[in-house]
Parts: sequence; structure tokens; C-alpha cells
Amino acid sequence: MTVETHKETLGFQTEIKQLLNLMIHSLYSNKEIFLRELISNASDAADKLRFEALSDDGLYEGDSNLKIWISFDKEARTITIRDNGIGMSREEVISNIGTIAKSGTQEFFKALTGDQAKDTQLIGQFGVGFYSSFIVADKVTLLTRRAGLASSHGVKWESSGEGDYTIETTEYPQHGTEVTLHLKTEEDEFLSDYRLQGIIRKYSDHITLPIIMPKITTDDKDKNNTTIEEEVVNSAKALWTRAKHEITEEEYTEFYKHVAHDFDAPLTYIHNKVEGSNEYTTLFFIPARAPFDLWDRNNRRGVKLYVRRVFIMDDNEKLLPPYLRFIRGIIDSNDLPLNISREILQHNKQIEAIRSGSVKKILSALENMAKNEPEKYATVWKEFGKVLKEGLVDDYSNKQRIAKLLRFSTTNDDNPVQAISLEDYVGRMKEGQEKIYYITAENFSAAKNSPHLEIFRKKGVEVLLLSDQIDEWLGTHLNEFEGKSLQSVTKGQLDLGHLENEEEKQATAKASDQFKPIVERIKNTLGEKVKEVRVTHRLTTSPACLVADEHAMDASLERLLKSAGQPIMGNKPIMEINPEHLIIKALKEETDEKRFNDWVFILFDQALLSEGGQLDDPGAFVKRLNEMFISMGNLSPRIITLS
Ligand SMILES: Nc1ncnc2c1ncn2[C@@H]1O[C@H](COP(=O)(O)OP(=O)(O)OP(=O)(O)O)[C@@H](O)[C@H]1O
Repeated sequence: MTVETHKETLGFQTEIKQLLNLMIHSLYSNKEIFLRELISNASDAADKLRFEALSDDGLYEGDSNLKIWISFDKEARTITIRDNGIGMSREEVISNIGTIAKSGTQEFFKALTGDQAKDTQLIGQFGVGFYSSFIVADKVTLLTRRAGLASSHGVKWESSGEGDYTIETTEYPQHGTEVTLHLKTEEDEFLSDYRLQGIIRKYSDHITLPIIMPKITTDDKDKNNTTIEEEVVNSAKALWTRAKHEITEEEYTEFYKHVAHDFDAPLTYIHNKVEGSNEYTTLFFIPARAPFDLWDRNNRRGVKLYVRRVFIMDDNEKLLPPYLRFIRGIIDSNDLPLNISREILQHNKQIEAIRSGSVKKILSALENMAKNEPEKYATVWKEFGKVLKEGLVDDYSNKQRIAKLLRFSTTNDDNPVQAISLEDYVGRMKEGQEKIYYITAENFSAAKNSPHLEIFRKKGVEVLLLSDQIDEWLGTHLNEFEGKSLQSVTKGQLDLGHLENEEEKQATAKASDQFKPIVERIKNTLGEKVKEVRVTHRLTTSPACLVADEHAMDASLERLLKSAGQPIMGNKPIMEINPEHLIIKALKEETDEKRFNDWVFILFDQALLSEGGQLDDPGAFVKRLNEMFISMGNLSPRIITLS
């Protein structure tokens, strides 16, 4: 391999400049976290080396005692953080340090508002890692060499964080990385054993590698005789192996920040040891906020797998199902072989048992929280509810447990905040009510104002108002809850069962008879646009609505699939008319064929609009409506003449 030694000056990716600026200003009040971030990176680098060395122990280059060293030089005003982990090649330095390759980057930059207070929150959520060095340093020098490469493949990277950096190949004897911060003039407080040790103990005690600082002792008799020893500053024990009662909340929080790359404390943690034939420990965290890449179902970096404290991998979908991708933490198995590969993981019985045990633990924790700490659970639902709902589709065996965790908006309070459980709903079902009614629409307002709800509102029957995209699948995947079937109010013949009394049933039957001729006329007018026209009793104030056939797809699901580019055989809707409505009564008497046709098309288009549909020919609708206004004589003759 030819070694590229020349020194080049490269520009940061534009986003990095923006990120650096924002970060330096917004994280200044918490500037000591730069050390936590660099230690965290060093620890990850050691994990990576240990894993790669499982298949090639030559990578240790005879030094498998992985450590992190921290030192400072008062005169040069520098702090150095060094590790003997995996290190980086020149290409890796350019792609890891000069660009942000994280998923969710685009979402993050879109979310920035320009308002410093708000953006500070966001930057914490995004994670700043290495760049946090620039909060306290006006120049950062990074020396590194990837394990396995010759010492001539060392890389020196340097930047003052102002838009560009230099990179050159250099001799670097040991594998690993060394980051030197040249402190800004006002940051001398960090040039102190006491201060640095305090930060390490506060934020990085849980790091499993020894974090070492030099301890200088001076001979009492001879002040010039000094000895330097290595002192381990942290407890260097895997946090999850310690007994729960010995671990403080702060320790859990700091560990979370390290594994999750989050700046904020988690909402809660779930720590368990499983003993028996398949021994393992899990430590899971529920974050307080959704990360920017939550919607990326392929991003599975939430949970890390360890085998007897050795990091194995952090991106395997086998560890937790996609609907729990918001969970962060670790799984440490005592029984899996250390050289386990991704391929073996796919078909490993122990992993399957760990996965299903972990899912159960997480669901139990969520159930307990929902019961005992409903406010906390409301946050979980707000942040991760949409993802959790995917579980109904993904996880058949836990469907009923997941169903209990769902929260909805309903017509009970017409509140867009989803807070009502299916148990709440069932608990207050009306006497005679046999089904759980729901409506799906593109957004909350469209659901709330749908004409399909009129009869339910009149009778005081609660309806779930569903407007998240995933809700379209709810009806297909959750057929029943506690023996009550779920029924879309926009599908099929409305059967209110015992909610309707004999009198009402007779009135509907009578109206159907009386309106038979007009129903026929409307059907003839609309032709292929509808499957059927019928008299309804679900409307009280609207003249007409569209419903889907019992076995057809909901109209809103059909629209969703179409917008996702899926070829859909258009299902024709059924138009239902309200015999009590003035327009329908007038229509019954209408003899002018043109006016009748215009009314029918207007009613059809209105019904389509009110359920969030799109008109095939909006211009024709507007024209008909205007003609109708004019002919109704509501406008003064002068205006009519002008038009
Ligand atoms: N000490 C190190 N040894 C080896 N690689 C490192 C080291 N420090 C950083 N890197 C590499 O640089 C990348 C970027 O680091 P950075 O701290 O900016 O982000 P991160 O750790 O991936 O995530 P976050 O920003 O959430 O902390 C890392 O993912 C890693 O590949």
C-alpha cells in the first residue's frame, strides 16, 4: 500500500460549521462535558478493537490491556486524552471527523429554528461528540493509527474549528487515538488534577476501561525527586454487573448518556439479571425524547450486545423488534460464544429467548408506568406512541399487551392529545353497545369533524379518533379487544345493534321505502362513481356521506397507499343520504333534471371533501356551487347582471 503523506487542508462539511457554532454557544454553560464525550469515544474505540480482535488477535499488537489515559500540561495549556483502541485510518478520519454521517442529520437541521434556547435542546438531542472539544479549545490536534496498519500509517489531524482542518500522514508507534486540546485562554480551570478527576468520576465512572491519570509524588526530603505513577480514577467495572441497590440514579443516568449518546437523562431504566440455563443481564433505558432518526426503521443502533462484558455489536435487529427501536441500553450474555457472528445471531435459540424475554420486560415496565406513573407514560406515548403502535403489526404474540398500552383521542373530549386507553373506552361503553367504534382520517380535525360521527355524538357513543398514518392498519391488525370487535364507522352498513330502539329502526326502514325512487335517480346520475346509494341513519346534520364497503379498504387507507405509489384497484364508495336533511327533501321534489344533477354532484363532492378526499374536478364543483347560489336568488340582481 502506498502511504499518502502529504499535508492537505480540507473544509468541514457545511453542516459541521453550523453545528460547531451552535454548539460552542449553546453548550458553554455545561462545558465540562467535552471530557465525557472524548472518554466515551475512547471507550467505544476499545470496544471495537476487542470485537475485531476476536477474529484476529494480532490487532492488539501485543497490548490487549486497553486503557484510557488523561493528562494535562500546565505550561503548554493542553489536555490530552489517549486510548489504545481501534484508531482510525486517514480515510476514516476524513469521513468520521470531517463529516457527519449519522442518520437523522437532515431531520436535525430541518428542526433548527434559529432560536438559541430551543436549538440548545435540539443539539443535546442530536449529540455533539468529538466537536464538543471546541467549547473549551481553540485548537484540537488528533493523532491516530488504526490497529493492524504499520506505524507509518499514523494520521495527524488538526483544526481550530473554524471551517477547515489539516490532515497529514505521520509516524505513530502505537495503535489508538490521542486527542490534544489547546485550551482557550479563559479555560485554565481544567488544568488541574482535582478538576479533571472530579469530572471523570461524575460522568465516566461507569466506563469499563480503566481511566488513568498520572500521579506525581514528590519526595518530602528531596523536592527535586519526583515519581510518576499511574492512578486509576474510575471504578472501571461494568455498571450492569453491579447489584441494583448499589447503583445510584446518577450512575444510571451517566451510563445512559454514554450508551445512548444523549445529553438528557432517561425517563426510566429497566435493569434485570436472568439466571438459569441462559444467563444474561439487560439494562434498558427509555429516553425522554425521540431521537431524530426514530422514523428510520433500519436504524438499529439502540441496544448493544455484549458477551461476558465484551462488546459484540450494536446494530442487530435480532436484539429487539423494530417497534421497540426507541429503547437504548445493553444486553450482556454469559452463555453465547464470544466469536458469535451476525449470521449465527440470525438463527440462535439463546438470542431468540433473550429477545422475547427482553420484550416482555420492557412491556411490563411500560404497563407499570402506565398504571403507576401515568404522567410519565404520557411522555412515552407522546414521543414513541406511533412507533409502539407498529407492534400491533410486528408482534403477533404480544398484540393484546400492546393494545392495552395504546392511547387515543376520542369523541369523549375531542382532545388531540392521545390519552384514552382501550380499557377506559370499554369501561364506559354505553349499555347495548357491542363494538369499539373508530374513525380514521388524515388528521385530527378531519376525524373530529367527520359527518360519520353525527349519530354517535347524538347518542353519546364514544368513537376513537385515529389520524396517525399507522392507524390505518389498526383495524386490520387489531380485530378485537377484550372480546369487543373494532368497527370503523366509515365502513359497511351502520349497525348500532342495541343502541338503536325499535322505533328508530322502523323509521329508517320507512324512509328507505319512501326514498327508493330518489335513491335510484341519484345512482343513475352518479353512475360509475359509486357502488351503491342508500338511505342512512348515521347523519343528523349533514345531507350525505361516503362509506366504504364492509370488506373494502377504508378510503383514507386507500389514499395513503396511493400516495405511497402502490397500485390500488379503486374501490367505489357507497353514498348514503340523510332523509331528514332539507336538501335531500328538496331534491326529492326536484323536477328540473339539470338542477337535480348539479345537486347530486355537489353532494357527492361535499361528502368526499368532508372526509379529506380530493375532488377529481374541483373547478366543476366550484362552478356548480356558484350557479346554485345564483339560482337560489341570494345575490342581488345587480351582482348577477355583472357576473
Ligand atoms: N477515540 C477514537 N477512536 C476511534 N475512533 C474515534 C474516536 N473518536 C471518534 N472516533 C470516530 O469518529 C466518529 C465521530 O465521533 P463523534 O464523537 O463526533 O460522534 P459519535 O461518537 O459517533 O456520536 P455522538 O455525536 O452521538 O457522540 C465516531 O463514530 C468514531 O468512528
